[in-house]
Amino acid sequence: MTSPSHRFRSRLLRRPRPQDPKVSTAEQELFGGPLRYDTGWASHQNAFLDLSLLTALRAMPRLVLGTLRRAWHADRGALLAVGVSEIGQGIAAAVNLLVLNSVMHTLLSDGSAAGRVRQALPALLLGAAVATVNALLATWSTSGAGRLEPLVERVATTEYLDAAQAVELEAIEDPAFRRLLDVAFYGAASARRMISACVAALNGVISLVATASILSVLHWALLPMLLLIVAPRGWGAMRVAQERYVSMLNWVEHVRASRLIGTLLTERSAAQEVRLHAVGPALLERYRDMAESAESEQRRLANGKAGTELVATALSGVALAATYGVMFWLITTGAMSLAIAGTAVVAVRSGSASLGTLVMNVNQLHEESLYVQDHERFLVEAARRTIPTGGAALPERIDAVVLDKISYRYPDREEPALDEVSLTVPMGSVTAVVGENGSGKSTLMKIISGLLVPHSGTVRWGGTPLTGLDRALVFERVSQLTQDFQRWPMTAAMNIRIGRPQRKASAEELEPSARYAGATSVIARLPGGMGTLLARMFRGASELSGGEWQKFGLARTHWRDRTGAADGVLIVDEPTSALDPEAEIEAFDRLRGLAGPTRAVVLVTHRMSGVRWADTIHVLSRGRVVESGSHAELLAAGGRYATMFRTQAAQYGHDGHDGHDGHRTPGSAQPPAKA
Ligand SMILES: Nc1ncnc2c1ncn2[C@@H]1O[C@H](COP(=O)(O)OP(=O)(O)OP(=O)(O)O)[C@@H](O)[C@H]1O
Repeated sequence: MTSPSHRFRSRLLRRPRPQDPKVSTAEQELFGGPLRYDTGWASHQNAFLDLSLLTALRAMPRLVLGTLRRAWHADRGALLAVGVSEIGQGIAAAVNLLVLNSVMHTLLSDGSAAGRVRQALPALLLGAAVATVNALLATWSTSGAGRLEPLVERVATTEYLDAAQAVELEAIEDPAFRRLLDVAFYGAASARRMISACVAALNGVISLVATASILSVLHWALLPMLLLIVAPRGWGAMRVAQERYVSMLNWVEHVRASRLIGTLLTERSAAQEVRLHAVGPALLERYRDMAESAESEQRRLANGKAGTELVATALSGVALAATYGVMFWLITTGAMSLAIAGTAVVAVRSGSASLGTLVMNVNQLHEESLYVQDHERFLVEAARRTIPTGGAALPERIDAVVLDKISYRYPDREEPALDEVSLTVPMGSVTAVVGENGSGKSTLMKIISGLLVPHSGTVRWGGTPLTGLDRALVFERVSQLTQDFQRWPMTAAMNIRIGRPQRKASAEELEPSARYAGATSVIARLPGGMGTLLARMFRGASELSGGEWQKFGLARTHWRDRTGAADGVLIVDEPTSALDPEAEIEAFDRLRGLAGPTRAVVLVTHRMSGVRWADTIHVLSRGRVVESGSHAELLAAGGRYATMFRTQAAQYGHDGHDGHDGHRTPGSAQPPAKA
């Protein structure tokens, strides 16, 4: 059954919403439809979006306490300073009203004007002293809050980044989780702003309590009137904040897409096509189109805000007029003296001003808390999807990694990427995996490395199921070089060392890995050698060609592999796609050479010449293993592998016979050379 809050939520988030502007042509053309928020992650258990006013207000203390907890951990001295000075300012406001009341009584009493002013002088001096203390307290509070704000933002950002880097790869590849990751990004800055909003709200509450208690002493009827004046403004502010928040959710993907177009227009990788294919003007036109559709949403929000504020101000004005009417009636009937009425007018004015400010601050708190709530929701969801820690340790020596009928389906796909795949990766051997595009090779590598956990079937490391093992220790045993390896915008040395970042290493220590990957000559040409920064975005940095980068990738994998002591698996997925033929032959030779008694090499490649020396070759097709065996066996079987091999060999003008008979297809490698 749907709960009322869920119905409310669906009402706010159904798509498309009636007030949504028309889908722009650009959105339709570039992205295939409207980029609007859908409930995705919001419908998860423990991760629902609820925007009803009451629920929002109910959640606020928890979120405020969360922010205060962060502030307490960050700098408790500053937090205490802020708290004490704000309470002090509230007390000062109350004392000021009492002083005013006493001055009014004195000035409106009998006697000469000069005498009355003289009599009021001590109270006036007290008022001046209180105002000075108040100003000093305000300065103290501002400096404390200024210290706290960046600290709180840092704590919240660290929590966010820490949670993001620890989740399963599956979560990162899940579009719903990615959206939550995007939305929650704003939470840290909101946590920072919540500090000043909390301070201002605390100040407002204290001075309001002071004013309200004095008003109720003056006359009981004044307090409810004060609340009536401010209630409409509170309602208006909350309504505007919620509208803005819902709009932000609805438009988050649209904003991201617009930003993406901007990035594509300026990015180096797209620069050539942008110019040659005249993509620039075409994208710019789409960018304008999307910006216009976003602007119409901003206009809608602005109109809504103006309307709401008009209604709120009118209602508040009516309540103020009624309050003055009541006071007039009380004075004419003799129920209230003129001195009390004078103080009451000032108190009502300052009370409604501070209540108005309080409402604005609570509203800001509310708005920020919505973003902080996303941050918290993300932390909860990320914790649910974090790679489990703990579990059994792996023995140092293992015989093989065994996959038993494993299946895996990507979250947004109907078809499984892998379907009941069984294979063994024995230590000391080279296992190759080949197959057409999209047959599941890369997915299989992620399963072997433990980055993805199969939905059914078992992965065993040395006989122990992966699920019972400490995954961090499994990762420790894996070295990987994939086709989309990271080009770290750091120094050349760091690009190798980052294969095992915790381990310190000098340039000399990294040298063997650079040599192994054929990167020595590349490094020699760099202006600062190993210390050269490889990131064009920074001044003075150098850039590498695709093949040169791949050599760094290989060097990094070698460094990681060389520094791992226990039995492990080396996964190489299309490691040579950017290498020239000579470098490719060398790379395959060297990779094979890495297989030793303590290493299993798993190789994925479309270069058939690179797999022929593998001990076992598995052919994947549509997520299933359709053939397995040695090169000679598979060629003799005359199946899919034989066809693939012969087709590629024919391109080089070779007869396609087994290279073991002395013929070598171009690009094929010599028997293994040990590293
Ligand atoms: N992150 C992802 N989300 C959804 N589907 C994915 C994702 N990655 C891969 N797929 C799909 O899973 C299937 C297997 O993809 P995979 O990348 O494992 O194939 P592959 O054999 O390595 O392909 P290629 O030879 O082109 O590199 C494909 O249908 C692909 O579209």
